[in-house]
Amino acid sequence: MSHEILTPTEMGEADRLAIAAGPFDGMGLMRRAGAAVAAAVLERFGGAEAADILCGPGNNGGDGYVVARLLHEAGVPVRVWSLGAPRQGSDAAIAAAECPVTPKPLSDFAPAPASVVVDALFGAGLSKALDGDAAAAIERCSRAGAPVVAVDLPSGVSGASGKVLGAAPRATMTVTFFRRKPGHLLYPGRALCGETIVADIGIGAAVLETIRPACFQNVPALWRERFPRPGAASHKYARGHVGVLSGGPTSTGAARLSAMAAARAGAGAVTLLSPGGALQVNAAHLTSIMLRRADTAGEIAQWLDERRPGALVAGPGLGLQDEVGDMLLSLAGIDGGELGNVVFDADALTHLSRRREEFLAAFQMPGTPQRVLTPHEGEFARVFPELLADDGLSKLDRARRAAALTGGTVILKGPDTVIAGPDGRAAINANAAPWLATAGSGDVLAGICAGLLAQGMPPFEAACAAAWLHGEAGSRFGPGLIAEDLPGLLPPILREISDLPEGR
Ligand SMILES: NC(=O)C1=CN([C@@H]2O[C@H](COP(=O)(O)OP(=O)(O)OC[C@H]3O[C@@H](n4cnc5c(N)ncnc54)[C@H](OP(=O)(O)O)[C@@H]3O)[C@@H](O)[C@H]2O)[C@@H](O)CC1
Ligand SMILES: [K+]
Repeated sequence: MSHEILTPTEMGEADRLAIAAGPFDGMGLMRRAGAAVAAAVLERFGGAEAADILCGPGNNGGDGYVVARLLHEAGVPVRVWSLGAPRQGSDAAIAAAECPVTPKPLSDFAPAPASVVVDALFGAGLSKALDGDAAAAIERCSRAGAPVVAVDLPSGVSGASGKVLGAAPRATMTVTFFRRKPGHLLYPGRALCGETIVADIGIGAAVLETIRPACFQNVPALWRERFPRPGAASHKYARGHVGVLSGGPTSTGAARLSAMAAARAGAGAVTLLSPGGALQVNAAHLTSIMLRRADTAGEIAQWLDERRPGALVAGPGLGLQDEVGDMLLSLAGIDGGELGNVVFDADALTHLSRRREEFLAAFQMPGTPQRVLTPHEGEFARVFPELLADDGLSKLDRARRAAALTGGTVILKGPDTVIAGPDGRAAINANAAPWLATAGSGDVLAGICAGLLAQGMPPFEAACAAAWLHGEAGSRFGPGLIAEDLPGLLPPILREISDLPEGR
């Protein structure tokens, strides 16, 4: 599967480069785009009594005129509804002239029973919120419950952000071209696309060498090469040592979930660092996980100095007391030789929001541990309120800005989790299941990530792999999932990753 994601601007560049390289000119690409949509309509909605094609004034509308001509030639009764004539001399104008069906004004459109609607109003060129005749047509479509096939994107969905500008139809199917756009994977756009088909319209993959996209769908092909594999001679510490900080006696479960997940993700050794008051309760629940008493920042530092672990999970169940904040701050600025990576999750993110400037200053010190931050939207809003308030930013933009600000990798969680690295790379996760929205699920994600980091996986790849594994485990289990189930679901998935064919 091709996993690059192109912004609408990058897609325009792909279009120009492909036309320059040949063999297809703009009209050739449009004919192939329209043919891909018509084929999908005939395959999925071959039984429809008629097709209503809604055509906008740009090239998205141009694709619509090609679809109308091809469906007409295939014997489907076709009606064309136009928002306005295409600009003279444009490819869309040629496509409209080649279409044997006379268009009627979009304002007269009413979906007929048993007909399929092809939405070709706007695609990559959406430049403002839908209103007037376009918004009214979409509203009539939604009320009638007609099946909609969207060309490129449901009109009104921003390809760059997945946001709805004004209005957008809920498509049954969306046919896009060459590569997915962020709007196909980010909500709410993702929910409005229905099934998304990526059609080959004759743009060669070679254009990507010039465009160098920095956003990807999170699939194993993105990180599999860096996925850790133990050598035959590995011993437990060589397979990576993870430390997990436990909270007090009444809040120990979260850290144990992280610890189990780190172990299942392949860390050879996992140590839970527990305050004295919580040792008994932790001991009663642990077998393969090691337990060490650590009541103070000094005792934690001493263990780090002795063991030099690859990764530490800091946050789940840790507590919001000021001294916990002091301890986390000292970890953020510790020598990276003593601690390779820190995963800041849960309560650590609240401390980060309270003392942001101090944490950011510590993060900027040279030689400190690499960091992965794992906020859900609520935590993100507390740590980066100015990014959330900026309406012009997509979820993708926000994660990237947060990564740049902290110099770390950010996993911005949700049904469309975005992973962003400080170098500008980003990935959008698409395999999460709704059952993952359950208490403790995030603690498991932090633990998987730490387990992979401790085995030497670089932070961006480890964060992507963790989000994917977590999503896959949740999807496979289905309803009834609780966080305790997740670590035990990992082994067969890990085995499959090693066996996967190239490119998946
Ligand atoms: N790139 C490729 O490789 C290929 C691309 N192809 C196809 O081209 C599509 C992109 O075409 P495109 O650039 O002409 O933009 P498109 O979406 O038709 O809209 C532009 C027009 O709509 C107008 N307009 C915008 N928003 C509006 C609103 N809310 N309300 C009212 N008007 C609004 C806008 O007006 P303006 O902003 O100029 O004022 C302009 O007139 C792409 O999605 C794909 O389907 C394929 O043919 C094959 C190869
Ligand atoms: K469209």
